[in-house]
Amino acid sequence: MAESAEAPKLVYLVTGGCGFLGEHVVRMLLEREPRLRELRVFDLHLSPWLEELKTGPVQVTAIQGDVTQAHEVAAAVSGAHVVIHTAGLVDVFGRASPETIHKVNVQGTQNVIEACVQMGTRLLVYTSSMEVVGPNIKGHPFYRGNEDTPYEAVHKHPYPHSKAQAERLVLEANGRKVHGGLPLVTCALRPTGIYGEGHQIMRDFYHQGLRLGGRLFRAIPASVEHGRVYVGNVAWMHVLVARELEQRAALMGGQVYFCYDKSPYKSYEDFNMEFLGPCGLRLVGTRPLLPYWLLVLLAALNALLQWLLRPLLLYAPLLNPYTLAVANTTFTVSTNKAQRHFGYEPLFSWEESRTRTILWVQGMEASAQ
Ligand SMILES: NC(=O)C1=CN([C@@H]2O[C@H](COP(=O)(O)OP(=O)(O)OC[C@H]3O[C@@H](n4cnc5c(N)ncnc54)[C@H](O)[C@@H]3O)[C@@H](O)[C@H]2O)C=CC1
Ligand SMILES: C[C@H](CCCC(C)(C)O)[C@H]1CC[C@H]2[C@@H]3[C@H](O)CC4=CC(=O)CC[C@]4(C)[C@H]3CC[C@]12C
Repeated sequence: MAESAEAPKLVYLVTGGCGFLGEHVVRMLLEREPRLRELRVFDLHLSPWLEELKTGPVQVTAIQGDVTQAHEVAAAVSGAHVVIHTAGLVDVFGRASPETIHKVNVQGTQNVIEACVQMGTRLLVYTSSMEVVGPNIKGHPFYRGNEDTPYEAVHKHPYPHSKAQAERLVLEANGRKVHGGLPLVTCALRPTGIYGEGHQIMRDFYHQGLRLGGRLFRAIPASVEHGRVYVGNVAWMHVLVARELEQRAALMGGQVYFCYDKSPYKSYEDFNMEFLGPCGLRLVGTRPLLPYWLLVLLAALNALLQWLLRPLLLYAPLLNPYTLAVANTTFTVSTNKAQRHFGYEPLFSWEESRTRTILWVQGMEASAQ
């Protein structure tokens, strides 16, 4: 019998469902998962747009909660068939303390795993990150690598460190017996730099460009390639993984998958110009305007200022030693593992991803006028 002809019966829980990626996962599930009966959206901060989703045929349940609180997570997981755990503290700018990052990303993930075990939920999809692999602190390039490419992953920064620890917990939990005796099936998705509608850093660059008279200044050589993937395709991968995980548990359980699509390989700045260019911004310079040693110095100065000012105010600029190292190290993926294991093909072509993102930036432009 065709799947769509069956009465919808599944309950999904999306943690971090009001975040940049989470919102796309939530909307994608509602559009493309016909077996969905109830969708629970769990987040520290609930967004107003959730209200409009409540009028559709699927029951959308908004749950304000904190992944660091085990009892709140357990209550949200109770009765769910699938958990998509995207909630996380994404901070490479020193806004939060290392302890807080650990608590949300590692302890929060442990709470999700324990809740699945306790409540008998069998399917868990975790949003990991390319950052669990690299770039490493030695600046080694990862050029068109795949899930099996050897790479010396060395984590000093709290964010990638926490993502790597959390990913390990999720993968190690694969096969654990959940309440009722059946095995838990888990896997982890590793997006590269996500872009698309709602991307905060793109927003920041756009406004910075406007403040600078329609210009941005090249800081990173155009030859440094940075992996990027469209948010709609990352969301689609989550939906597909969640759908296929039970049937293909032996193949997919305990596996990691990079998130990829047909977005071109470019430097971080050149890639952003694909969207900011049509919105009137210009990237000045074919080569970096400042020598690299000066950027390193400025990044170190920012780190020092952040530390000195911490008792008084939060100083968290985009440039710091870590972000500079990431932006200045080639990290791109080339893989078809998701296609081989669960039939993933990008839902959005590069042209469509680009157009959608441009329209979103132009929308910001219009609303600012
Ligand atoms: N943005 C990117 O380029 C990439 C993001 N990721 C991962 O994707 C996931 C989603 O990231 P984004 O959507 O970019 O970030 P985001 O900050 O937009 O979304 C994260 C969501 O988690 C929620 N959250 C944070 N702490 C929470 C807590 N204690 N309890 C409950 N909810 C909490 C936030 O309120 C937010 O809605 C994260 O796990 C991140 O590590 C992975 C690779 C790249
Ligand atoms: C902010 C950086 C670009 C500014 C560079 C400067 C100051 C020289 O102009 C961003 C460059 C690369 C980004 C990171 C990358 O896309 C990988 C990521 C994965 C995640 O899981 C979270 C986000 C991020 C760490 C992302 C953060 C911003 C950059 C460092």
